[in-house]
Parts: sequence; C-alpha cells; structure tokens
Amino acid sequence: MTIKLGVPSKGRLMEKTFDWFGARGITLSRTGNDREYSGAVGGIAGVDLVLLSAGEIPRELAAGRIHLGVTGTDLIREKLVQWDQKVEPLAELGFGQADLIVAVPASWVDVNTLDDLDAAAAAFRARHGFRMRIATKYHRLMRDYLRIGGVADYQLVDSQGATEGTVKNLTAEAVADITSTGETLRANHLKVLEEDPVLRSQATLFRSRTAPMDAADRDTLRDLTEILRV
Ligand SMILES: Nc1ncnc2c1ncn2[C@@H]1O[C@H](COP(=O)(O)OP(=O)(O)OP(=O)(O)O)[C@@H](O)[C@H]1O
Ligand SMILES: O=P(O)(O)OC[C@H]1O[C@H](OP(=O)(O)OP(=O)(O)O)[C@H](O)[C@@H]1O
Repeated sequence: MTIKLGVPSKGRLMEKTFDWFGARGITLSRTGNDREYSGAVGGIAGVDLVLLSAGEIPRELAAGRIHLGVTGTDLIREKLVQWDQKVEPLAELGFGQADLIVAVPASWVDVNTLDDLDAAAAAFRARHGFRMRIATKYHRLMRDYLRIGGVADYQLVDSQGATEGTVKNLTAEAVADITSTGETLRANHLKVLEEDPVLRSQATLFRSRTAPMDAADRDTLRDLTEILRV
C-alpha cells in the first residue's frame, strides 16, 4: 500500500503547505493541467499526494482514508467529535493563523463582553419576539462556547462564507467567524468582544489514528516523520 497525504487543493494553504514540505526536503507538486486535482511527492517513495478541500480533510482523516493531512485546527475541532481520539497533531506549521471570535455591530456601544451579549440577547428577544441571530459556520464550537459562557437567548444561523456581510444584510445581528488581520470585520463595521478568542487556529499536520497500515507503510511513515522532524 502507500501512505496517503491529504493537502488543501488550492489557494494560500496549498502553496504554504508545499513550501513547508519543500523546506524539509519533500517536494509536493500538482501534476497535469491547472484544473486537474492530481499531485506527486518527491524525496521519498511510497507516499501519495491527495488534493482535497481543507474542510474535507478532517473527515477523511477520521475515516482513515488518508494517513496524514494538513488543515486548520479550527476545522478539526469543529468537524470531529472527540477529535483527539481520531487524529494526532504532529506539527503546527506556522501559517494559516486565525482566531475564531464573536463580533457585534460597532454601534452597539454597551456590548463589549460575553455578559453584555447575554444581556443584549435577552433584551433583543423581549423587544423583537425572536432570538438574536449569530451567523457562523462553526456551529459545534459556538454552541459549546456560548453554553459555557452562559449566553442563552440566541440562535445560530448558518453562513458558509462572507459571514461578516450577514449583519448588513439583516440576516443576523452578530457573527462568529475567523479573523486574521481584522480588516474584514472593520470594513463591515463590526467589533470583536473583549474576551479571549473562542479558538486560536493555525495550519497543522495531523496523523489519522484509524488509517490502516501494513508493515511497509509503517516504515514509510517513520521515515517521513524523521525527514520532516515531527
Ligand atoms: N484570512 C485568513 N487567514 C488565515 N487563515 C485563514 C483565513 N481564512 C481562512 N483561514 C484558515 O484556512 C483554513 C481553510 O479555510 P476555509 O474552510 O475557509 O477553506 P477554503 O479556503 O474556503 O477552502 P474550501 O472551500 O476548499 O474548504 C481554515 O483552517 C481557516 O482557519
Ligand atoms: O481578518 P481578515 O484578514 O480580514 O480575514 C478574515 C476573513 O478571511 C476568511 O474568509 P475567506 O477569505 O476564507 O472567505 P470566506 O468568506 O469565503 O470564508 C474569514 O472567513 C474572514 O471573512
């Protein structure tokens, strides 16, 4: 068999992942034309490159269809129940840093903390007859965080992209999303609550705890982790 390495198939994450492996003597490359999702691994035999959406890598690792995968810790924690039983983080890669935060309209001058948000949510429900809407794609992480933080009168609305626009579009009152420079939040007149982030994420190399391996695969994996020094 072979060791399957899952890597994001496009954008910044793909390029930086290729650079990170390249700096350690393992060359990852896309083969075929620009739109073909196939790739090659140089510097070691017995490893196949699998190009995948960053969001699907957690599921593929948990299902044991790939042995190693690069994705954000935010996606692992959001998508895998009891993530640490399914995957093991081998190395933080030092890019793709982003914080999962809660943000409200900058004009809400009385709302700066989670306690303030709870009070505002209760007032909102009394006034409007429905619960304050928080737009996010991080449903599991946010439900846990808001429960522990004591916020009750809210509803999550799903937003898979352009989440910061939901407030202006009147489909949500607040958002929970990742931020890096903060520019998207500022441009959409949103401010982050003063609490620590819900989660600090970065691109990380994970090992599947469930992917089947024969003796040759085990040798390959050991050689690869030695070359990568992880
Ligand atoms: N602005 C950003 N700065 C740094 N990291 C980011 C930024 N936006 C997203 N990320 C990180 O990149 C990873 C992939 O993000 P996302 O799920 O948005 O993927 P995508 O690029 O939309 O790809 P796909 O749609 O194929 O899954 C996540 O772990 C996320 O934390
Ligand atoms: O703090 P900033 O540096 O402004 O970056 C934050 C933005 O980056 C991500 O979006 P992405 O570009 O992945 O697009 P998306 O809206 O489709 O998720 C994230 O969802 C924010 O919208």
